[in-house]
Amino acid sequence: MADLRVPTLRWAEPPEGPVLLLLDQTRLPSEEVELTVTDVPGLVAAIQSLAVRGAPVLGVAGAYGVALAAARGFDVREAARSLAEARPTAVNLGYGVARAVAAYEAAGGAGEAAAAAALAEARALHREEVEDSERMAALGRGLLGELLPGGRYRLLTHCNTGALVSVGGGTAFAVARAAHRAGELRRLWVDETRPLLQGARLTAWEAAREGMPYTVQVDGAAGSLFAAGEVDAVVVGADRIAADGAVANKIGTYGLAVLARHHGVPFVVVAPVSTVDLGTPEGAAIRIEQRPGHEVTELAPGVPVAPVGAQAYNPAFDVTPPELVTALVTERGVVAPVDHGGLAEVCSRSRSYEAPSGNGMMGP
Ligand SMILES: CSC[C@H]1O[C@H](OP(=O)(O)O)[C@H](O)[C@@H]1O
Repeated sequence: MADLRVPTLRWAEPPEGPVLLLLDQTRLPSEEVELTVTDVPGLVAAIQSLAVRGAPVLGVAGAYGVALAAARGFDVREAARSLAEARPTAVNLGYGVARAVAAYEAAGGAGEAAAAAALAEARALHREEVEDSERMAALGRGLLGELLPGGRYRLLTHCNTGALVSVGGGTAFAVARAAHRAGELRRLWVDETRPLLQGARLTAWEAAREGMPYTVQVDGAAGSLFAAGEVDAVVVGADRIAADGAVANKIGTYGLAVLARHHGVPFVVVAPVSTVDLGTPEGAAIRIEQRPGHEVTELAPGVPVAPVGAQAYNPAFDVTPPELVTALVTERGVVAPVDHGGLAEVCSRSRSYEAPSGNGMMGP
């Protein structure tokens, strides 16, 4: 569990009415500013600007967004629609919204009781996220111990997958943090992750707070690190995992998977089962969020790096095929390889599932 001074996200009930408080991730690492969100348009804007970001915490934010709409008397169904559409790739957002709406409807679909039910479901999801982070960290560390006996390994990670994408410790970064705390992390290579620099700004900030041995590099330097034998494993998160095991994650992840395969390095994805979308049959069916071109052509508003009018290609995510994934670490066990039907099985396990000794590798 990571102890952020300002929590990633929290619900509060001041006299003037319920609010959602968010650590504004666009201001990190230089400022820790807490945003106060009082309505759904405000939350949608925070999600779309990546003030709050990362699949698991988007699910929790979406659920609290429904609770906020219900508590403040807004149209809950309209709120659910606008929240679920705020970012199309991260499946957890729609999942969290759907859970809160289902609780709201089951409690009558109107009035205080229904609003209380939506809030209770958001709080339940919040607690689950904290628990899931801890389980994934332990199972992921166990897997790395099996894959890389002897410990003291060098991990490469992409984007940010720590406490900032969770209300707990996070996903892939939580595994690296657990390894560090156990004295098993020799180096964490941190891809800066253009264009929004989640790695250089956020992962580096989390690693520094934790006292981890980390190094930031431009995304394009990853290949030379593999070639130099400096990477023992890649650990990344996910935004949506299709039924065939294809993984949508931050743009640049697919290239790392190809490099890892070429260099015989394990490529490990860490994500809760809530990020698995068995309703999406394959990676090609995952809708990839296309973001504004100015994020590529400008370093900051009004600070161009490309000629004015330059065209830009700016997908927020790419898709890694299942055959390039060494293992998927979930809070209910490890699936390896992901394309042998183990995905549906691990999703069917109860939350209380205890992996067998070791890390519960599914195996072929
Ligand atoms: C485990 S969720 C973190 C996941 O979310 C990031 O995307 P974004 O920063 O656009 O929300 C990235 O894909 C991370 O792997």
